[in-house]
Amino acid sequence: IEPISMAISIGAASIITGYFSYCRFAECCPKQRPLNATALQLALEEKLFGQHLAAEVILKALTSFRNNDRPKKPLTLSLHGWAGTGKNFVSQIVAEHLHAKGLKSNFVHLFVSTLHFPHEQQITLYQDQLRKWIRGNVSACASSVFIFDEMDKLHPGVIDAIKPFLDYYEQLEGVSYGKAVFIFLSNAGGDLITQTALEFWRAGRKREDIQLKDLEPVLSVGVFNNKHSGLWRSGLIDRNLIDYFIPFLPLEYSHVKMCVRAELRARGAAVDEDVVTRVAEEMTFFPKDEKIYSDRGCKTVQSRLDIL
Ligand SMILES: Nc1ncnc2c1ncn2[C@@H]1O[C@H](COP(=O)(O)OP(=O)(O)OP(=O)(O)O)[C@@H](O)[C@H]1O
Repeated sequence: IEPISMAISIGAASIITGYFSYCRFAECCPKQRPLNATALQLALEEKLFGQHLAAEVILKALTSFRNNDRPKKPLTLSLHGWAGTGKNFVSQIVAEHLHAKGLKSNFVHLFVSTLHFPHEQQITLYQDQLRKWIRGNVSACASSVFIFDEMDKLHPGVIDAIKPFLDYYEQLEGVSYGKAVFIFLSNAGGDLITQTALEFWRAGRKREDIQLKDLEPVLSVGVFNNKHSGLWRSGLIDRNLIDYFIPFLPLEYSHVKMCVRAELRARGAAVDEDVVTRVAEEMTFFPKDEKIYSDRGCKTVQSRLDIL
């Protein structure tokens, strides 16, 4: 080997070694970290209760997105459903499977409408900041994940600021957004989802028989026409830039019990069925007559366990 090529090889090797040892201590943006679809599937099956549609769509969407080396646009998921049905919980699972540090990763960004965009008079400022923040972060790490919680409390129009980033452009001002993931969380559409779930229940049909096609079209139209959805008349829907509208079904008594058991296990406590029943019976269920669905899903399970 000639001395020059030898020097180049040694140089390259030390850069690679240096990079990997640096990445052992500091978080590096994963260039081509493949998605462990089996682990994601297992996590969804074991941890997420009563959401067969969400589990199926999320797994499919992420697997096909990450199997594609050159996605034409970022992945955009819009999660809808009643409070406490698992939207934030699932986002956390997804984040952990895309970046090892999950929500704590420098490449996962959580926006909460009432915290980050509270004032209606400052929409233009928020739009500007949002564009800068996203452009900066995607430039630093192409596979950045952005989660927008409380979309239903976001002032109309704010989100349209990021429309160009979600569109089919290979590059915009030198930045390519195709590998980023955007997740929108919203209570909007919860009533439509409950209505469909109730219709199935009243007709004696199984909850698991509800299919995406029973809900997705109603959801996208419902959200588009709802002034308090954050996506009211949004160009994101108009231009078909949301890849999946994902319904979260209202949780039943049996699911609440599953949440209590999971919480007990997470605390390292024994699963006492008397405790499980007592917590589940403390929750309130609707509609008034049938009392099928928990009005806060599993949201207050932890606090109810604390005071038991
Ligand atoms: N389907 C579910 N399966 C398992 N655990 C759940 C589920 N739904 C909720 N939980 C539990 O309840 C907690 C609260 O749920 P989560 O924050 O995900 O609700 P959400 O749908 O985001 O509600 P909100 O719309 O009010 O923000 C979760 O951290 C989790 O422990």
